[in-house]
Amino acid sequence: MATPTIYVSPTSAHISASLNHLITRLSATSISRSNKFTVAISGGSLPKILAADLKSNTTIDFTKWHVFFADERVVPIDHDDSNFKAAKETLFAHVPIPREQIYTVEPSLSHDKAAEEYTQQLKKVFGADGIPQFDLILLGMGPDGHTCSLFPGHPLLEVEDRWVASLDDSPKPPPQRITLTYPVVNNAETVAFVATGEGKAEVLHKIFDLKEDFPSGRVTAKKNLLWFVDEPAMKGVQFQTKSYQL
Ligand SMILES: O=C1O[C@H](COP(=O)(O)O)[C@@H](O)[C@H](O)[C@H]1O
Repeated sequence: MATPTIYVSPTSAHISASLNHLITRLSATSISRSNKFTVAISGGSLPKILAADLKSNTTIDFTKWHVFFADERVVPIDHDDSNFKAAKETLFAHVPIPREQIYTVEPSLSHDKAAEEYTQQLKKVFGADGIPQFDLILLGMGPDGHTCSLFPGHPLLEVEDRWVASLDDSPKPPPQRITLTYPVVNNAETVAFVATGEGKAEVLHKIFDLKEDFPSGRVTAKKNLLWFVDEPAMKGVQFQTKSYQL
């Protein structure tokens, strides 16, 4: 189990540069090892920060990418609440990831059936035996400490028997969502969180300094557990940090 490394950047623009650098390296390593790069991405503030530099990176072989969503809202894929829509506008529209290698949730299904169907899509890429091991999962964190659609105090925090779970009572709208579960998230080779802005400072202090239990703090990774945060998000946080070396 990896211990967290927190990289503090002065601004979110610096985080975009660090992510671009990290992903260039991870993508090349995975493609040379297995001829593909498997990544799960989140919604919220992440896609814009992720894409800022990555969208014009011509050194990455995006044709080898397989992209899932760490969580998704069960809404049409052109809906403003869709995490796919946010990622499409910021990143997918600019890089040559084959559309059939971007795995979207089926919005015509009920939320529980959509989770089952998304599990089948995972099986097609990772096989049916053993828990999927993503090369990289990119996560955000809400001010309440949630990550993916794993919210504080929610029963889904305890799910161990499914790769993908559904909920229809998300405290943050929209209510119907699907989410990867901890067995999958914590099996990733690398997990990278992105948290920016003063609104994240209190929960970061509680997770890292006070060791309080929040969904984001339960995330581990097989090899690398990285946090990319900006200075406002670290206001008042004492935990030891580093600067990411480009
Ligand atoms: O609802 C969600 O929120 C989290 C955090 O979003 P942020 O805007 O505070 O970064 C996000 O990671 C998740 O994918 C999304 O569905």
